[in-house]
Amino acid sequence: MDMLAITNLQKRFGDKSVLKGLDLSVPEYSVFGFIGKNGAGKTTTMKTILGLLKADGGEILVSGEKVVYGQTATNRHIGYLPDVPEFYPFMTAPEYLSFCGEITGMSRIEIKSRSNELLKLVGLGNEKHRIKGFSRGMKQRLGIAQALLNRPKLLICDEPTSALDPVGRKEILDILMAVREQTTVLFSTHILSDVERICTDVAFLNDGVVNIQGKLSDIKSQYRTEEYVLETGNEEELKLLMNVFAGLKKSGMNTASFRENDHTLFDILRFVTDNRIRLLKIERVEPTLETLFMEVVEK
Ligand SMILES: Nc1ncnc2c1ncn2[C@@H]1O[C@H](COP(=O)(O)OP(=O)(O)OP(=O)(O)O)[C@@H](O)[C@H]1O
Repeated sequence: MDMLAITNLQKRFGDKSVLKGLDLSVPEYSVFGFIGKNGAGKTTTMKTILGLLKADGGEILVSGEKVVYGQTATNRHIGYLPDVPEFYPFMTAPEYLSFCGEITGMSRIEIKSRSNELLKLVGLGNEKHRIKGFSRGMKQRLGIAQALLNRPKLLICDEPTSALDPVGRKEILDILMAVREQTTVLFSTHILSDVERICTDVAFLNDGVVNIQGKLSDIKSQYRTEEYVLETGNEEELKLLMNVFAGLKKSGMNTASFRENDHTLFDILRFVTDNRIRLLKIERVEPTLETLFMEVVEK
């Protein structure tokens, strides 16, 4: 089942059309990377899912229930981490979670056990300081704990790693991976290496629509290039190959790449064998999300 299903979502600000018929299907228990460059409309989409912005057209279903602007019914399924989460700086992390739990009507016993569990999960189990002394990464981690307090079916995080250093980013990504057992995770980002690290599914948002979406592994194999890279024992051996195969493009001292349109793998390997060239490596080039994204954006 899709935890989130968006059909033909449209949103304008004045005469500027930001979402122009966006379709998105987020399968249950996926870690879903919602990719788009700055200003693509990621936050707009998320706020519309939360019923905080009124769409100009289209439909959003969260766990099969229709989102209605200004109503909060579907938000009981959602935990949300905004791009810049705000806290009461004078509180400690457990105090803050207790406060949030009380507002949402959780019992004291439940608040205590869930807070302990979540603070441990996000690495703040032993943190006694007030939030005002927290680093950005610690605030993001506390924000995730808060978003998970009510055991949401869908956790939505708006660019959770953008402002963090590599260590802080890794901590957040590890947490998002870990919570996958409890909830579906949708997070927006423009950091493609983060997506490659943890996502099962992705969608590219560009020019108001989602151009490509699906399982990361399917997308990668669908867009697999017919390009190979090879490495010879030394530069002379590479020269020998390049004299015969004009389509080889040198990429290093003794490395080069070629496309199957120019030369077949079989011809290259036969020449290598016939001429006793030492081949240290030959491999198919895996498309990166970066190259895919550039293709989508440049189309
Ligand atoms: N309340 C608003 N009024 C007018 N324009 C808006 C409003 N909110 C967003 N926009 C415009 O809509 C476009 C999409 O913004 P949005 O914040 O959704 O993008 P984003 O993909 O989240 O970008 P970023 O990565 O920079 O956060 C931008 O051009 C933005 O200026």
